[in-house]
Amino acid sequence: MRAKLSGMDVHVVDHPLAKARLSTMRDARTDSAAFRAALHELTVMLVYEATRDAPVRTERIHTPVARTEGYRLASPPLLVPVLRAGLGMADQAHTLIPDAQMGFVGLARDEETLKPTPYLESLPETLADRPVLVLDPMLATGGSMEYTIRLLTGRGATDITAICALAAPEGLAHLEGTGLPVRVVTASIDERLNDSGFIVPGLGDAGDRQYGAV
Ligand SMILES: O=P(O)(O)OC[C@H]1O[C@H](OP(=O)(O)OP(=O)(O)O)[C@H](O)[C@@H]1O
Ligand SMILES: O=c1cc[nH]c(=O)[nH]1
Ligand SMILES: [Mg+2]
Repeated sequence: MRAKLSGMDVHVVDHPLAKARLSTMRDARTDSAAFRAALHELTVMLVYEATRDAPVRTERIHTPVARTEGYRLASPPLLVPVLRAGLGMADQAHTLIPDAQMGFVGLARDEETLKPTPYLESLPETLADRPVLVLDPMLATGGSMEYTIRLLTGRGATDITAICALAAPEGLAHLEGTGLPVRVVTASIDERLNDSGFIVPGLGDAGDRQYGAV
């Protein structure tokens, strides 16, 4: 399902298999190992959909039987997991796109102010003409995603896709209001944020559920 929030494309992957993985992640009884496995599998589906319209280049290849046309991504994207929680999406995205390069951003949201505190930035110097896939399971207030996208646009990126397991309407509206060049691919737009800035119904803290509370 595609939605257009005035200037921003939002693609909700509401496939039954995606919903099943997301339900496993939402369930409070799911342990860490099963949560990570469900996020891995959901990531494959989200990246698959996010790259559906990616430009391809053709090349002549030989099968054991005949010559035919082969296809490769014309421009493999830069993958950018947002630590910690986005790390749980990095390997699966890389498996789907083995020739992608990977950059890293580390952010921790201040639980009082809900603003992101950066602690890591490892990105190529210039990103002009390179598609970028940002990997973060949670888009809540949108502050962490806005911070990440500003890092990327500061290096020249103009083709940016945010891949999130869940998005809150408030975070999508915030991102849309920034006017930044981003589209969002997610498995669900949830109901709202609660007073603590958590997505409702959500799944809790995606970093803690994968790696333990800090
Ligand atoms: O949209 P926002 O309100 O900015 O919230 C979303 C951010 O919160 C989570 O990270 P968190 O800060 O909990 O760090 P963690 O991944 O280390 O747990 C999540 O992975 C996002 O990066
Ligand atoms: O619900 C939320 C909101 C922000 N970050 C999370 O991990 N979960
Ligand atoms: Mg967290």
